[in-house]
Amino acid sequence: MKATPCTTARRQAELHNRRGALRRILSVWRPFYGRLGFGLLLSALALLSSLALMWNAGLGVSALAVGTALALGVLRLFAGARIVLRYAERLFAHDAMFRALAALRVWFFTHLARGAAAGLGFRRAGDLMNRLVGDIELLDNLYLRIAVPVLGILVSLPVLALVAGRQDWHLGVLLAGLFLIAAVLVPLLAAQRAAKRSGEMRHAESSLRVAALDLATGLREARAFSGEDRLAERIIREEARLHDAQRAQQRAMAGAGAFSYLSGQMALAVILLALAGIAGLGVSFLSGVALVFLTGTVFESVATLARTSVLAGQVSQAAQRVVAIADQEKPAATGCLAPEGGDIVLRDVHFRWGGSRAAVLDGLSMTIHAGEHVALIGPSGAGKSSLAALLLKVAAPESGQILFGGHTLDTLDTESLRSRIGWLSQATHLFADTIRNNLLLGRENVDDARLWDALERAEIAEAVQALPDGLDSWVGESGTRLSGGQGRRIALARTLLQDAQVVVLDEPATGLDSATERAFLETLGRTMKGRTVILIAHRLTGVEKLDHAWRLEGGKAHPLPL
Ligand SMILES: Nc1ncnc2c1ncn2[C@@H]1O[C@H](COP(=O)(O)OP(=O)(O)OP(=O)(O)O)[C@@H](O)[C@H]1O
Repeated sequence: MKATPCTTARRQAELHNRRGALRRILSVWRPFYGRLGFGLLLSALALLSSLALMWNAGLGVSALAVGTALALGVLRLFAGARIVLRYAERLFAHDAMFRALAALRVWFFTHLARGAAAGLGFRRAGDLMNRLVGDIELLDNLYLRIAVPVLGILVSLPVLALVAGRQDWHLGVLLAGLFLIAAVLVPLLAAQRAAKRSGEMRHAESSLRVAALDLATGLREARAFSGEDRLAERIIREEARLHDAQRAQQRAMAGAGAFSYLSGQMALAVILLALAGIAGLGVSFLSGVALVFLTGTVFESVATLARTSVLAGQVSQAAQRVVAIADQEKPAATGCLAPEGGDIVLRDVHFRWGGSRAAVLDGLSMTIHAGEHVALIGPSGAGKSSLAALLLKVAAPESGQILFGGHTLDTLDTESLRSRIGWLSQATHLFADTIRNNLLLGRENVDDARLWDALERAEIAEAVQALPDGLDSWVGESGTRLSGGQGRRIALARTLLQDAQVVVLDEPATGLDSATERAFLETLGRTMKGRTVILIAHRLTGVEKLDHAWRLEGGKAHPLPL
């Protein structure tokens, strides 16, 4: 297909994005440059001693053949150096890479937590798993399976060209040319062929993970509705798609491996021709045999380069997907810290999730004064949670203004804004940890009295006291050791503990029985006095003590009489 100016521009933009993503990943690894560089140096030295060993072994064998003495000392020296350097290289390079990967995971989590505010705007857990597990693991190849082999080419090529060139420069050029074909041209062509299938493969991998996760998390429902077979079929279908894509890729790599092998054999044939004095090439017997040993070793390492090249394409795509998370968080235009509290004003706000989707907010205006307790009521899908996402800067409006304490949100530092706004999402998550750690979520210097106070306000203190380990009770994976309502109240206590001046509670009564719900809503007015409370709900119970309420409908806020 002929490249049009448009496709060329698109390819260039894609290349630019990939390079940008790789640079970003490399910048996360900056603290480890010293270790990673040292690992590369050891790898180059280990390869050099390997080549020296093979060259000298070749010389030794040919010396034996003509009945002269074998220089065992040199052989022992290079053999010993090769073992020690290989061991040291494995130790240092892998250690450096594990450290770098750990830093990358922490970096990814930090950006994920900030950018996606624990779930809002990032709904596909399977996709997230894919990025977290598959993509980050792929990035581990960047060093061990890409940088190290590329360095190998850079070391081997001049050694081969110089050593052969010293015998006969024609021989040097021929061997270097064959090496370049096997180590660069063939792997690049293989990568180009595989790249066509690579996107398909990643997509199939992601879909398979989503399908498997769906079945694992929804097994109870699947059983209850006898839907296991249908869900399992979906997994089998996705697996077959992945298998097809993998097979096509393996075929491309096997073909490339065969071509590389052929190039190596041709290089050996060229040396044999030179030894026989055919084709105008000349080499002495001693050096010719040594060159066979050296060339054999150099071309052996080339066999895996097709895989390296294919991996390079996958790694750059993985880098793009991982970095895309960090880019979800748009840094504030200024570093202006959010005020402690203040009025929240929305003026003619228009918003949609993604360009092609329907508008969620369509000219919404409302003012919530500091310290007021208000409610946003509306049917499912009206945009209540989307409004919370806008306040937390998880998403940005298309047009219109949102002000907090007189500042538009886009001028406020995101992190400081989120520390001022406590938020209880609709789908809260409890971590597989103790109740205490679930309440603290990494915060320090919070005494037990404050934890109990928050639990009290969330109407769950009594139940926690009744547990044998109290605050140190283990909640299980996703809070499975607690009932749904108990888990929800622990999450509520976590929000109340934040001591933010503004609290957004998205359906706080989900999972609570009606008596507990009423008790919570009644005490909310008292315990949150002086703070702004935005209550998001489908309906009002009548016990809430509110200053204002709005009904969200048609993308606008309509005041409700209280
Ligand atoms: N993270 C998201 N990504 C894409 N679309 C979203 C996202 N969150 C919400 N939407 C879409 O925006 C619209 C409004 O959803 P939102 O969750 O804000 O409604 P809601 O009023 O809170 O509904 P409910 O009462 O059911 O929670 C829906 O059409 C929904 O599909």
